[in-house]
Amino acid sequence: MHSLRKYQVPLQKYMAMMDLQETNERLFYKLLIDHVEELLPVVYTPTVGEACQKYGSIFRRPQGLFISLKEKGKILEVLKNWPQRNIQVIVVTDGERILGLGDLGCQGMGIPVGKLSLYTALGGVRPSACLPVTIDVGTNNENLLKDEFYIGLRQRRATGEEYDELLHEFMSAVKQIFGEKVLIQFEDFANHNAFELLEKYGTTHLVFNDDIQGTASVVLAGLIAALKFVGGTLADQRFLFLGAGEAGTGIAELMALEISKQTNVPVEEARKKIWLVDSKGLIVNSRWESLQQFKKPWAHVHEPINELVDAVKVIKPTVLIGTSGVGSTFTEDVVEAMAALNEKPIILSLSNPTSQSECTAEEAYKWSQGRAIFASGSPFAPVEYKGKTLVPGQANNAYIFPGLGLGLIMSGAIRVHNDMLLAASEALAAQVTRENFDKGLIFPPFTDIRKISAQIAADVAAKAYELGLATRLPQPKDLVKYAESCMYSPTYRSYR
Ligand SMILES: NC(=O)C1=CN([C@@H]2O[C@H](COP(=O)(O)OP(=O)(O)OC[C@H]3O[C@@H](n4cnc5c(N)ncnc54)[C@H](OP(=O)(O)O)[C@@H]3O)[C@@H](O)[C@H]2O)C=CC1
Ligand SMILES: CC(=O)C(=O)O
Ligand SMILES: [Mg+2]
Repeated sequence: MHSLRKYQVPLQKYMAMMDLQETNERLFYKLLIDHVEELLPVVYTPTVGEACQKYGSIFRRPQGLFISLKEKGKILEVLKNWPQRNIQVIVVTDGERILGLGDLGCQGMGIPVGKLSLYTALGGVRPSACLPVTIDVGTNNENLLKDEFYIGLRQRRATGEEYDELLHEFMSAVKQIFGEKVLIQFEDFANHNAFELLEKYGTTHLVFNDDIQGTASVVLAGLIAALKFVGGTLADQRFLFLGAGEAGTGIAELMALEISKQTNVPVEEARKKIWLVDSKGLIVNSRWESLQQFKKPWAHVHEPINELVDAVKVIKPTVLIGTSGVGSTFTEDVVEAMAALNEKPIILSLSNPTSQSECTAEEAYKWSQGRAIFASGSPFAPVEYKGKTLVPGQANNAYIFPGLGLGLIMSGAIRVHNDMLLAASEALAAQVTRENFDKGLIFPPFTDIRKISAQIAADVAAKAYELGLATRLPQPKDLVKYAESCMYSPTYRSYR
């Protein structure tokens, strides 16, 4: 830590950590676990975003498996080249939507690598059981295509049948070589592929889309926790999203499911409390014909509204959620409008990395006179406001996927079910204390994350058993203890 702290530039810390992961994996995990709040922003958002942008020029060694179009027809052989056989989790991207930074082609590899290091550090999955994969089908990023250090295929993205066939070959080969219980986490695909992949493979593989489902579960947890302290129910709230893609509609749908469960109303009815704005304005029924499939459930009957601030004034949300991938879109007038409507406006700026956050913590507090309950996808430092220290939470799917993954693995689950996501949300929300909330937090500190992940894993596993989706029999009596006993710890072995 002493030598790491000497680096002033975050990217240098990132590179030092990546070198350490390569040369002394145990020490890497020991540091990451013991200094999680300090090192998460180094190996994860925001620094991993910069690392992906500059991946070609900082490249040292391949840290995961690249599978390119050129390997079409040979993916099984390529997978066999990976030195480990007992793979339990694969995080796979095609690099088309890396955080809110757009298409970074196969430089997106930083994301599967970073996510899997959190699987180990936060969720206790053995490092050797993790496989980062980047599918290289080209990139539409002109700057990368011209960049002499670009490490991927220099061609525009393959689409249609060619893309589908490559992905299908990959999915089939994974099952053939690693078995049907390997968890495949789709990460940072563009939405025009993400929803289809999830639907297509959701019934044949153990798959999970972190951006759609993990994000949904974490946000729901934050809201359940917040309401525990401010009072009221989810059904009492009105939600407005800026951004109607994977994260936005994913959260909206899980929220509607939970409201429907809590109030016994059909999910179609619950959806009416939730409104989304995309790049063309409020999603309303008059836009139906031109809407992508995943937006259609949100096309409510209403006049079109173009500006977010007008949507806030008309819809009167109690909760405003940013999932647009565009920074500085929660402007002063937007936050002021939220504060005029609500004593405690809940404002979540989920877009990553920090540069894409819809507003900063300081802006949220200043423009709401210190009244906002604020959390963001990438971390912000505490803010002094009129003599009080306000601590913004980090609303990031990193709270959920490591524990969820551990729960699926330890129960031998064969499918991911929405009820497991709801169980994970409840488990996370239950860890938020009054003391956390009084500081401004609607998520527990990351310092406790391994304990939290064990709890999430236990509740997810319990749900898997209840749903008949678990294959590890008999069911362990104490699932929390069992989860803890399954967790990797970076200790040196004694060779005495
Ligand atoms: N905190 C967390 O845990 C997570 C954060 N994220 C972050 O969320 C962001 C979005 O990700 P994702 O949902 O997958 O991306 P998508 O591309 O699927 O969705 C982005 C949405 O934002 C809309 N949008 C873009 N620009 C604007 C604008 N100027 N005004 C209004 N709407 C706009 C798009 O509109 P249109 O459809 O019209 O193009 C689209 O609906 C990223 O920055 C990502 O890092 C994602 C997952 C987890
Ligand atoms: C956190 C995350 O998954 C994202 O920003 O895409
Ligand atoms: Mg993601």
